[in-house]
Amino acid sequence: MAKILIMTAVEAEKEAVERGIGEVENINVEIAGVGPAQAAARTAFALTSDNYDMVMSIGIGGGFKNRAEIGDIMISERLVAGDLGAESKGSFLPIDELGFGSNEIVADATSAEQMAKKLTEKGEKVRTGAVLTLSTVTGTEETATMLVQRFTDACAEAMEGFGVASAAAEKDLPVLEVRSISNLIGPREKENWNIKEALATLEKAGLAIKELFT
Ligand SMILES: O=C(O)c1cccc(C(=O)CC[C@H]2O[C@@H](n3cnc4c(=O)[nH]cnc43)[C@H](O)[C@@H]2O)c1
Repeated sequence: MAKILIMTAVEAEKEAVERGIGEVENINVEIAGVGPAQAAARTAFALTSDNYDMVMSIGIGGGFKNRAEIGDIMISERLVAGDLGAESKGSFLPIDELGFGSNEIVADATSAEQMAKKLTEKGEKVRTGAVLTLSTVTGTEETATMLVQRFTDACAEAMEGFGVASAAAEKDLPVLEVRSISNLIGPREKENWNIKEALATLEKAGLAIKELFT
């Protein structure tokens, strides 16, 4: 059986995923903290404690308007560092173009397909595409519009995926990001975030993982 490390940003997400997974021996859920730097550091540390076969970044996330709705579940095709690069005369140069590596890590296609199929069978509304990792939660329509123009396949944003994936990539491990949509991206209106529904969806993602990987 594959040994899987799941990283969530906060305790509430960890508990939701664990409620779905239940008691199993081959899957560990650990706290990554908020943001890509802490997520990368904690994932790298967690990977030293066991011989893992796969890493997942799971949690709630924001959905881009007209591409996702609150309650949807996003399965990543690629994990993208959305703001890693340089501004240049009104344009954005990702680090790829600067020659310093890559701003994307491709998700494990097999597990992405399996998860999408399983969750769809369970009646969840599944979307696939790029999940952006940002250090700053988008808070204006202007930034949201700029991001969907820059990343035409982006459906969701969160703050940890690329960090988790960067640590996994150091060990050549496959990675997948799963985000349940708690809010739409744009002007910050925390009162409109449906965290309860998003955590309930994360529990279903946990159950799907248990059914697929144990
Ligand atoms: O307040 C709570 O009860 C609560 C429960 C679970 C999670 C939270 C968080 O605030 C988690 C922060 C986490 O969420 C991701 N996230 C969610 N929406 C967005 C977004 O629009 N843009 C970027 N990130 C988002 C992110 O990964 C944070 O780490 C609160």
